[in-house]
Amino acid sequence: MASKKRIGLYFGTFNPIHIGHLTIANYMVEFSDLDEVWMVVTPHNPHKKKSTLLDDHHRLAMVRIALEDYPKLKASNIEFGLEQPNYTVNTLILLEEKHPDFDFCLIMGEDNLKSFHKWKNYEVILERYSLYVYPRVSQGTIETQFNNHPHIHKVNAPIMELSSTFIRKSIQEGKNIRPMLPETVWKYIDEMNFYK
Ligand SMILES: Nc1ncnc2c1ncn2[C@@H]1O[C@H](COP(=O)(O)OP(=O)(O)OP(=O)(O)O)[C@@H](O)[C@H]1O
Ligand SMILES: O=C(O)c1ccc[n+]([C@@H]2O[C@H](COP(=O)([O-])O)[C@@H](O)[C@H]2O)c1
Repeated sequence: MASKKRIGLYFGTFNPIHIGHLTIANYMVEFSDLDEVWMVVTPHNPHKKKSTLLDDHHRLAMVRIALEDYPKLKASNIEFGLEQPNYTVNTLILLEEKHPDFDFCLIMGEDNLKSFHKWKNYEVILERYSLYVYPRVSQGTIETQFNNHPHIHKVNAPIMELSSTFIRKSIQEGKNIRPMLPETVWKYIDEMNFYK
């Protein structure tokens, strides 16, 4: 029997997607055992305020155009029809139902691993899925329960310290941050006058 396709799930608000996200997604698919990475656009992260968010469909549209030239990277809107705020454990159940032929794992930065114990049913997630964790400069410490865990795999991806918050703030201040975004995403934001 052929082995199942291995999919890395990279969850995010992507408000907007930037070259930090794209670099990580591409690194994961090229330098690990993953066949594809799906960038799952989250309508409402349970730990974030929704007020500063651009409409879900615009965030998805930007992820789609950013990934156009990367056949192993896909945009997913699986969370759009789900109850909000979006708890990842619920999304995983739906993904398993819809795609029994795929083998899923999660991609996250070290910053997210530091707060992973606050996620809904994180023990269940960790029992069933591997986490591919990449380095990220951040405050706080990783809980000892996650040290040397057999389902947590450190991936030595390059560190690119920029954030969507920084990009939104800079656009609002009239700064040119064009190189920090995929070119098509920059054009989309510019034409739509977003974040001004
Ligand atoms: N520069 C970066 N390098 C690597 N990972 C990143 C980077 N920026 C964000 N991430 C990670 O990508 C995922 C989705 O990120 P998210 O959409 O929250 O972006 P963000 O830039 O952190 O957004 P915001 O500044 O609006 O909080 C998260 O796991 C986050 O830790
Ligand atoms: O399931 C949870 O309890 C949960 C709590 C916080 C965050 N998440 C997921 O983690 C993703 C990335 O988180 P963040 O904080 O880096 O935007 C976010 O898009 C959510 O899908 C999930």
